[in-house]
Amino acid sequence: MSTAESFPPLKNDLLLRAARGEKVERAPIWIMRQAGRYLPEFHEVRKNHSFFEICRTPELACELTLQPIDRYGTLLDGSIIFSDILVIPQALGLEVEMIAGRGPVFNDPLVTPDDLSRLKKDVDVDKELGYVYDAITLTRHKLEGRVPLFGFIGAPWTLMAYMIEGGGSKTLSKAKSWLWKYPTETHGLLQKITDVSVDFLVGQVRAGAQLLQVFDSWAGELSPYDFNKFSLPYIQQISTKVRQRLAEANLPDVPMVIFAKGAWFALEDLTDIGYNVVSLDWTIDPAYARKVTKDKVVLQGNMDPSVLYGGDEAIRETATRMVHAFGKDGKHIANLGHGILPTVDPEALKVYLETVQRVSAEIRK
Ligand SMILES: Cc1c2[nH]c(c1CCC(=O)O)Cc1[nH]c(c(CCC(=O)O)c1C)Cc1[nH]c(c(CCC(=O)O)c1C)Cc1[nH]c(c(CCC(=O)O)c1C)C2
Repeated sequence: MSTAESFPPLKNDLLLRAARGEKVERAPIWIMRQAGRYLPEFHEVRKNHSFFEICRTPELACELTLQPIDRYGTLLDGSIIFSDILVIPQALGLEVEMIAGRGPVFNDPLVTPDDLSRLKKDVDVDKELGYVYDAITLTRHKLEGRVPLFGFIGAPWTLMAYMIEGGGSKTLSKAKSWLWKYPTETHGLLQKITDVSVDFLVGQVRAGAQLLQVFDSWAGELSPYDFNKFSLPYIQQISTKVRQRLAEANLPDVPMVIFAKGAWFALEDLTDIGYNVVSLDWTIDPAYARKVTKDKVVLQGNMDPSVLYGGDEAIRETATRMVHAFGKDGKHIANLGHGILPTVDPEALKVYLETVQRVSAEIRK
């Protein structure tokens, strides 16, 4: 495997500097789910391969990671490895397929704690998910230092929810019933996912990931009380243990981002659990977030992804307002408030990227 020393030098380190809280000349920008379904070049590749076949083929995962970077050039300041949060449930032994028009489907989801015996006892993460590491290492080379590369995972609560619901769900009622019916087994499952996640994130950094993001996409489905019990302790463990393990292995202490979608109530707690960056969805006002987080973390986000359907004028106006609201003193990484939606026109995204870069540079002059 390549060592960090042998990667091409980074030409645009704006995202890394901003994530560490340094004062930078303009807000860097990248987009959650930037490699994927809204791009025609993605569908060209996808029509010949299943989704997880792409994830498991480093050349294809690399090609898709680079697609938005090739298309938008210097308008993007970061990249994220093409993969999915559901590779961890797969590594734990569950079968997941990606069905067109439906999203992920588990063939045999967890129904009661008896089903936990179907999960692998000792997961050799490096063996099971080595294909993600290979994709990261290859991509670091092919990026040629244009922008830094994110590795990522899904947070334990979000993954547990998928493993029980068996796919997307409106209410999460099956997964939530575990919290109260089987609290001991729930904590056991969350701990198991956490342990695998720590190994996996460390492996991603060893392979070349320069930042890490934890997606707790379903955080906002929990009450504040249940979030504090079933999500927060595990995402905190992840940042603490990953940093310990990186230090022990002499690996770089990479910036970590937490995105707990919908968890506006947790904003203050999220500033104290070892992440450099807190990613905001669009329901949180940037000035409010700045006040609550007391400038302890960098903020990421947060335009409503649906504004990209609103026409160029609305995009420019909303993006300008957002950049001003995060303020000219920095500590902002621009993004959307959640992933870009599959039917967005790629040209609309370009208007957003251009506006953010231009306005953010202007106000910091
Ligand atoms: C970071 C990432 C993810 N998925 C993909 C990426 C890499 C691409 C990128 O972001 O650039 C590819 C990625 N993942 C998927 C696709 C489309 C697959 C296809 O049909 O071709 C792509 C390109 C499939 C997928 N995978 C998932 C869904 C959502 C299902 C639901 O509503 O519950 C879906 C539809 C699960 C998933 N996957 C992911 C999340 C966290 C972010 C979020 O909240 O959006 C989640 C919840 C994360």
